[in-house]
Amino acid sequence: MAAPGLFISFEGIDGAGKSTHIDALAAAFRAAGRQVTLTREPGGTPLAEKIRALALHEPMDALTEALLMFAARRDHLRQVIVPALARGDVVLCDRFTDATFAYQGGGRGFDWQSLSILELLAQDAPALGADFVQKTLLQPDLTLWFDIPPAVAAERLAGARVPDRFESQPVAFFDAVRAGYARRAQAEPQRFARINADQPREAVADEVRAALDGRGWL
Ligand SMILES: Nc1ncnc2c1ncn2[C@@H]1O[C@H](COP(=O)(O)OP(=O)(O)O)[C@@H](O)[C@H]1O
Ligand SMILES: Cc1cn([C@H]2C[C@H](O)[C@@H](COP(=O)(O)OP(=O)(O)O)O2)c(=O)[nH]c1=O
Repeated sequence: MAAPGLFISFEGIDGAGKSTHIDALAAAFRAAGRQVTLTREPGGTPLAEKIRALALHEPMDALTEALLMFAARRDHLRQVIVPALARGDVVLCDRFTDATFAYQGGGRGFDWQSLSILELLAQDAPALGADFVQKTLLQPDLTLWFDIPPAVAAERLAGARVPDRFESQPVAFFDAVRAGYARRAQAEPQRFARINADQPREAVADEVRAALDGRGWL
């Protein structure tokens, strides 16, 4: 029988260094004989990638931003995440719903309760397809939260790439995003593994591996 699907998300403020570790984890799962679906939010489908381009570059208010994030997520769930989990894949997702709570909730100050309602709507079960038989919200089995002081992340990003609408925000915005992640982690401590991202790459990689080792998936 195929192994059950596994859903792992990667979170943290911009410049925390999460992208650096996703490929390594994908390689480790493939070496263990698992089929890996590597994807990201906002994005992961042709439609959601178009929404991503809008959300990252066009001016808009916090509600529009939140609605776009959930619209992209719904398409991504329907087209990619739910089918991949049904096949038994390991789904490695660069950001998921926690990012909306952290950025639109924490960073932009959008109401947390309203985001919960949008989260439910975006996962409206019957329309997600026959494979989607969850009675509760689909959440990652594990969320690796790359936590880092915003000033350190900003230093890493300086000069590394042209900043988008989020990356160009001041440190105070990322303090609020970081607090949003902390709130999510506190609410679901079993799902979250906090990784101290303010360390050399090798030390961060060791913490990522330790978070996985404890769960017996590799
Ligand atoms: N542990 C680390 N120490 C120093 N620089 C790092 C570390 N991890 C990543 N970086 C660098 O910081 C920048 C942001 O990393 P990236 O993985 O793109 O972050 P994210 O995907 O979280 O926004 C990149 O230039 C990357 O090479
Ligand atoms: C998924 C998601 C991302 N975002 C933001 C966070 C990031 O600044 C941006 C894109 O994330 P990311 O892919 O990490 O950016 P990059 O490839 O430049 O490292 O979108 C939200 O504000 N809300 C969300 O729900």
